[in-house]
Amino acid sequence: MAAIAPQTITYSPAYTLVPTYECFNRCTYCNFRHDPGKSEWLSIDQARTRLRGLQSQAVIEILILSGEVHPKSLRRRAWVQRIYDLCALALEMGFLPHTNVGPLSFEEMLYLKQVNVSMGLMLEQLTPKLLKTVHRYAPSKRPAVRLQQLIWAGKLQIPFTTGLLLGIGETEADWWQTLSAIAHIHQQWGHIQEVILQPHQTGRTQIESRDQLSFERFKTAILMAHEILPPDITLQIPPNLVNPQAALLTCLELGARDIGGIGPKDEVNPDYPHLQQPALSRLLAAHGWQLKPRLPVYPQYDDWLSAHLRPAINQWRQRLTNPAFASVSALSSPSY
Ligand SMILES: O=c1nc2n(C[C@H](O)[C@H](O)[C@H](O)CO)c3cc(O)ccc3cc-2c(=O)[nH]1
Ligand SMILES: C[C@H]1O[C@@H](n2cnc3c(N)ncnc32)[C@H](O)[C@@H]1O
Ligand code: MET
Ligand code: SF4
Repeated sequence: MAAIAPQTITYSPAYTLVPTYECFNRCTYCNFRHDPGKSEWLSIDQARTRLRGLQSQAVIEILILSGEVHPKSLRRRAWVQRIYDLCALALEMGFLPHTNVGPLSFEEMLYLKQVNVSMGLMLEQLTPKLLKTVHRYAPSKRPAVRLQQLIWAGKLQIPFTTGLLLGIGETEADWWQTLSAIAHIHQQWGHIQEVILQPHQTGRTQIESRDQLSFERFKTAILMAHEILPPDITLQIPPNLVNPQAALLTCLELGARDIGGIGPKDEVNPDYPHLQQPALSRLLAAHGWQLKPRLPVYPQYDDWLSAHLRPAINQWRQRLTNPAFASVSALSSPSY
């Protein structure tokens, strides 16, 4: 009897740099933000030291994840410049940057496109009722502002990651609306490479606690996303937020095909450490799934990126297809 080939599940070997934790929004579920002016920005020298330590390790993506400086603040230009400089440094040191720093103007997106292989912004939920609850102090979470980002990313041909934040006071009908909007925008521009289903998790420093999404409801969300989203969008789930670990396998059976960035620290949910790649590979392999590393840009979008980004991407693609690197174990496991 012929052996059944294992199905592939992908992940991005990633490390997160945080330009600043300061944020002018106060989402009530956030465990990341600091008050404006109370947190040092990450300097280029500090970033260089950290990235140098990663060069011999299995890290491909540098996720630039940030708290936000108000669009009208006099410090906004410096903040965007710092993000640009961090991306340029990561590229120069052989990594592939992916920026997710909240809503940007069209010009800011165009500027950052030059130094990113893909970008992202969670749509979270379209329903305006959350502006009266978890987002009452978060102007960046206005649904129209976030929808506009997805449209601009399409117009600018930026390979894009978006997603839903689940369990923040929305209904299943709200999920349907949000997923349909993503599918609709993708139909027009074809730029959404992946959609994250991110269950809200309570952490230690958020200003308002709330019930966590039950696994039953999470399964419903995965099934719904699988039904609504076109097959060329990969469904991503964060493995550290799905408990117990056996539940991760159920998510894969329901259609999730990617487990996102795996690195030493989940900056958004620091209270939920990631299983590292070897343990995840073993867990999946025991149930017939093969875990494979991928780049933060999916291959169908390589042509959209400017010529100076291509050599680094081609090099990484070659490293991943080279038989010596084809198995995950051939990449040295990060010890950070
Ligand atoms: O480690 C994390 N990575 C997050 N990532 C990164 C993601 O796991 C990977 O970097 C992408 O899959 C790159 O293709 C995000 C990226 C986005 O564009 C939007 C939201 C997120 C959210 C998280 C997150 O909560 N934790
Ligand atoms: C990077 C993304 O992380 C999400 N995010 C912010 N706080 C939490 C939390 N406590 N649990 C899960 N996801 C969260 C937001 O949707 C943001 O856009
Ligand atoms: N501030 C951005 C957002 O909420 C990204 C980081 S959130 C921890 O979309
Ligand atoms: S979730 Fe993002 S926008 Fe909201 S407070 Fe936290 S850092 Fe700021």
